Amino acid sequence: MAELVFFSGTMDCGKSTLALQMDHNHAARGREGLIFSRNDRAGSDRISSRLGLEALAHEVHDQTDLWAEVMSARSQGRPVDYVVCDEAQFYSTEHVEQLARLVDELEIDVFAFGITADFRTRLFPGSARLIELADRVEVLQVQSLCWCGARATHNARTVDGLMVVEGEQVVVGDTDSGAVVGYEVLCRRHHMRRMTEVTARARTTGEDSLL
Ligand SMILES: Nc1ncnc2c1ncn2[C@@H]1O[C@H](COP(=O)(O)OP(=O)(O)O)[C@@H](O)[C@H]1O
Ligand SMILES: Cc1cn([C@H]2C[C@H](O)[C@@H](COP(=O)(O)O)O2)c(=O)[nH]c1=O
Repeated sequence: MAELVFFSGTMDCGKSTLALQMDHNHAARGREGLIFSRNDRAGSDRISSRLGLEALAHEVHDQTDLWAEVMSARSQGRPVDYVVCDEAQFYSTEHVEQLARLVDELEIDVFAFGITADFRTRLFPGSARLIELADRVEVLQVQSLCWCGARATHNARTVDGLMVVEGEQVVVGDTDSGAVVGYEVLCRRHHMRRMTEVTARARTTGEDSLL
């Protein structure tokens, strides 16, 4: 029986790596898949992992109809046994409903990967709909860690290392890019206290005045 599975976790916990591994393993057994992504950090039409793996993907746009994409591939003689969807937090609720329909009406396995919540701890629309509709939600086994060593459960947006709580929900970025605006994964305790690595270091070195 086909399934809609949502593999979820914080940023930097290995979701894109797993997406590429799942595609590889299914393809190695002769199954045919389609790969989709949206707003990957490395650019359009691809899935990239921090381990260096990268693959071509169909870019999802607001107007993309995932049901129609699969029907179109099939009408061109290309079987589709499974679909991999990365950065699924950025998909719309309609996209997720199209994915559920692929599972239920065409018996296609759908493996979706994404973060659940934004920098304000609010669910992304795509992730919320996936949690509502998925047959299974899987939390990745590899844990990303807060600077304190505890399991990271939340994503913080940072400007010059300091956590911010205002801004657009979608700002494509990385956890370790050196860019002014970036992201840091934190445990809930430190997310609630807005305590990033930079903030914590300043506190221990008595440089609180910098904060
Ligand atoms: N140099 C490295 N050596 C070993 N593992 C690494 C290295 N760089 C990144 N990783 C692994 O890759 C993970 C991030 O993978 P990625 O698929 O890009 O994450 P996500 O898609 O969840 O943001 C990290 O949690 C870490 O386990
Ligand atoms: C928390 C948060 C993240 N994003 C963006 C930043 C990245 O481009 C992706 C997550 O990618 P990853 O492969 O899981 O690291 O999401 C955002 O736009 N808004 C946010 O609040």
